[in-house]
Amino acid sequence: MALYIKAAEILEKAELKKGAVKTLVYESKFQNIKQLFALVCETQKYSSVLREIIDSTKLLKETKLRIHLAKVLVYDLLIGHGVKCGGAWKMMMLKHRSRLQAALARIKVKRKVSRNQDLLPSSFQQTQDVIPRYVRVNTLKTTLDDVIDYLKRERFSYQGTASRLENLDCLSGKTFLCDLHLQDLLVFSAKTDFHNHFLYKAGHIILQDKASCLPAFLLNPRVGSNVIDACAAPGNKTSHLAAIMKNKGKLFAFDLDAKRLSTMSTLLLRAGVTCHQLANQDFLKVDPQSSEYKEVEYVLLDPSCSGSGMVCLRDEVSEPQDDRRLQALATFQLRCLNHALQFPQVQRVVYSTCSIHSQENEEVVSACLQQNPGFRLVHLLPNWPERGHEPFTQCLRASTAKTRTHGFFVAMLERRPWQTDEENLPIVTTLQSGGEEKQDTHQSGPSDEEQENTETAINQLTNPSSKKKRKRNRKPPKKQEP
Ligand SMILES: C[S@@+](CC[C@H](N)C(=O)[O-])C[C@H]1O[C@@H](n2cnc3c(N)ncnc32)[C@H](O)[C@@H]1O
Repeated sequence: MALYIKAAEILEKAELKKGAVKTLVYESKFQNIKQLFALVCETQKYSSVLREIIDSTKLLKETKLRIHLAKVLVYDLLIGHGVKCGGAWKMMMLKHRSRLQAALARIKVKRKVSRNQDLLPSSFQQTQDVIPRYVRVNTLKTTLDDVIDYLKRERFSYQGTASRLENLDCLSGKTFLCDLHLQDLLVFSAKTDFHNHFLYKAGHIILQDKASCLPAFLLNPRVGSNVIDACAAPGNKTSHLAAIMKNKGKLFAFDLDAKRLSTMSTLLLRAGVTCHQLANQDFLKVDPQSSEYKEVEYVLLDPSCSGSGMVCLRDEVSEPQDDRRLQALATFQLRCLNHALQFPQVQRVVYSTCSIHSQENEEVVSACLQQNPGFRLVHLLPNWPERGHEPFTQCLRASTAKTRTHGFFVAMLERRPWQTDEENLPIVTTLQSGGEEKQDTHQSGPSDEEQENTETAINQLTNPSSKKKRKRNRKPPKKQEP
């Protein structure tokens, strides 16, 4: 019930231009921001159709509901997931359901369309159609082949592995593909809904946007290693990390929000994750020197961000961004990234956001590299079509237009091999310290020239008069196995 009340409040304020939906949702302090956000955005998109349905059925007069609450409830009843709250409202909506359904059907006949989404203004239709439904196979519970076989038995039609991005645009009905970049990721047409499917309910598949699968895939922690997921809830990336680690090793997951963490705990249980240790803790207060984390080699940092890459916000993106909010987020993100690099054995840190703003992306990475000369960027997925803004082309960006995903940014920092002026120590491969050796097939290290270009560009950005100068790591080298 609280969800609908909050959604109606925000919808009203947004329509009265009292603020952007995104800001209003964040300020609401509602526990499940994502759910609230999705409900408000979707209701707003269908606003004119909902008004038509409500007017033609005289729903306000019959129920004494206020218009914004009525819109939210009618949206969820007819187009969304069905009214979930119990009690009086559900009863009331069910009582009027057939009249409301008939009104919706009449509008479709009048406009000569068969699907709900065809009723949306054309700008929304385009956005909706270009992001396919991505399904990550949870290899802790099943295999890619088993999922494909299961789906084929349900008359889904498997088309093999995509070879070009455009293949994804041709998906329709029950056809599906394997993704062209990420293993264990299946791609279906945008309209495919798995929320009630057995494989989803049993935790065999995870519904996760492709861009959001990049951080764990790129971090690629060694089986048996110690890993931190710094801002983890609701845990899609945590379960992905656990799958890559084959549930071996230790996965420390932190989040400030107790409610999100409790949802996460349920989701991890469903996904069969066992190598994790959840803590309702501020990551910035986690002590890197604690003996508990002395073997941590990998950190995944996916901190709170503006969310401007989420497609549902596209109408918001055109609105001027609140610069102070972005600055506050960037300051927090940089503190988290700097903190992640303090763990004594950390070799790789993946930093990601679902923001399209360079303040939260390249600028955070740039400041961090300035402050931590012992780390450098890793050149990620050479074949990925969208790169970080110059000069941070080692990083990845994602967008609906170029990658058929939500807007996203990923950077990976790695510890530099120790070098001193005094000793000419051999460069060590950072990820082979014991345990099983792993091939990194999906990324290649940056050339020295590329690395140097970035450093020069950073120096020039922050100090235009600086000369091209390669920083040296002055810390005494730690002895490592060759
Ligand atoms: C973008 S979401 C993380 C999504 C998550 N990585 C996933 O894939 O499911 C950011 C999370 O950071 C948490 N958070 C914000 N500040 C934090 C802090 N100082 N320490 C730990 N978690 C924090 C928020 O509660 C939120 O759950």
